[in-house]
Amino acid sequence: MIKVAVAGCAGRMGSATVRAVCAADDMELACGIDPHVGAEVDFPVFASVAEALDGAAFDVLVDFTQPKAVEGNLRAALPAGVDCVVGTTGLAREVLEELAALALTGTCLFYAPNFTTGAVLMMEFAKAAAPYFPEAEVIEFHHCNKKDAPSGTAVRTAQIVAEARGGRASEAPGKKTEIAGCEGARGALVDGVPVHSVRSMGYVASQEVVFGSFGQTLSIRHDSWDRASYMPGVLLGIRSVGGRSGLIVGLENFMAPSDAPCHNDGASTTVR
Ligand SMILES: NC(=O)C1=CN([C@@H]2O[C@H](COP(=O)(O)OP(=O)(O)OC[C@H]3O[C@@H](n4cnc5c(N)ncnc54)[C@H](OP(=O)(O)O)[C@@H]3O)[C@@H](O)[C@H]2O)C=CC1
Ligand SMILES: O=C(O)C1=N[C@H](C(=O)O)C[C@H](O)C1
Repeated sequence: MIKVAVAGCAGRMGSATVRAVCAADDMELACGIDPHVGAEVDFPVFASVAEALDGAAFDVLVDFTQPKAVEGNLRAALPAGVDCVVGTTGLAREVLEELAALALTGTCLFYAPNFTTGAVLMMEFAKAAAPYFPEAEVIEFHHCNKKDAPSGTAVRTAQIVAEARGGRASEAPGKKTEIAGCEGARGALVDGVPVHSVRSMGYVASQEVVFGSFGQTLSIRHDSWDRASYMPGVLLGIRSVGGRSGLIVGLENFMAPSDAPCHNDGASTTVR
């Protein structure tokens, strides 16, 4: 049995992870970590990772907290030899590398900006298309409670597109076309790729990558309609980190076609 602690267990993603871990027959929920959970749950909850390390035993820490909290959580867990599966977005690559260097030998820091198979494939398809189009933009759509913009998925997509273009800047009109008082209209530039962030009620998470060339556009779009979409990837991450060490970025490192969830059996977080 893999013993799992879930940081952010009272949040949208953390509570879905708690349900998925409890439903998995090879995992045991050791505890949750969240500063504001009271007696309403039937598992041990600690206010911080440091307290959890003192009060419970676990092999893997899953973190779905906030950009401001995740770094401190990892600084406590990695030197203690706890493998970490991180979905919290907003950490720069250099910070992830610095944190991975703190890990006890044989310990893994796995960060996935997106745990859905569809979003990983969207990024792969965008990578394949990028060299063939002079222009590329990313438009992401999220629920209005999201604390970071642009999304981690959008940042990663822009980086992948830029790398695949060999650093060649987009030929689309840039910031100099923005009219006075409307700065930002052409989006934020991530590695030279414009990224536009929409925040609205009604969305979970969607993203479109738009490529332009002479007389044609190519749009690659992914939609998460339910947070159940992330759970097969989160469980795959938990199962995969045990035999690995150091920093691993992206679910594509573990994904295989046989990991696809079976037909929906009506229990949205019951996977495999
Ligand atoms: N990689 C992926 O596939 C996905 C990543 N995400 C990312 O996951 C993160 C969480 O998203 P979401 O669940 O919507 O956010 P929520 O705000 O719903 O949940 C975050 C939870 O973490 C709690 N928290 C804050 N600080 C700490 C801490 N130091 N230790 C433990 N818990 C803490 C919060 O408490 P309080 O509210 O009291 O501060 C809250 O209960 C975001 O960064 C988001 O971008 C989301 C979806 C998919
Ligand atoms: O906050 C969210 O909801 C999501 N966050 C991740 C991101 O920033 O890319 C993954 C997904 O887009 C949902």
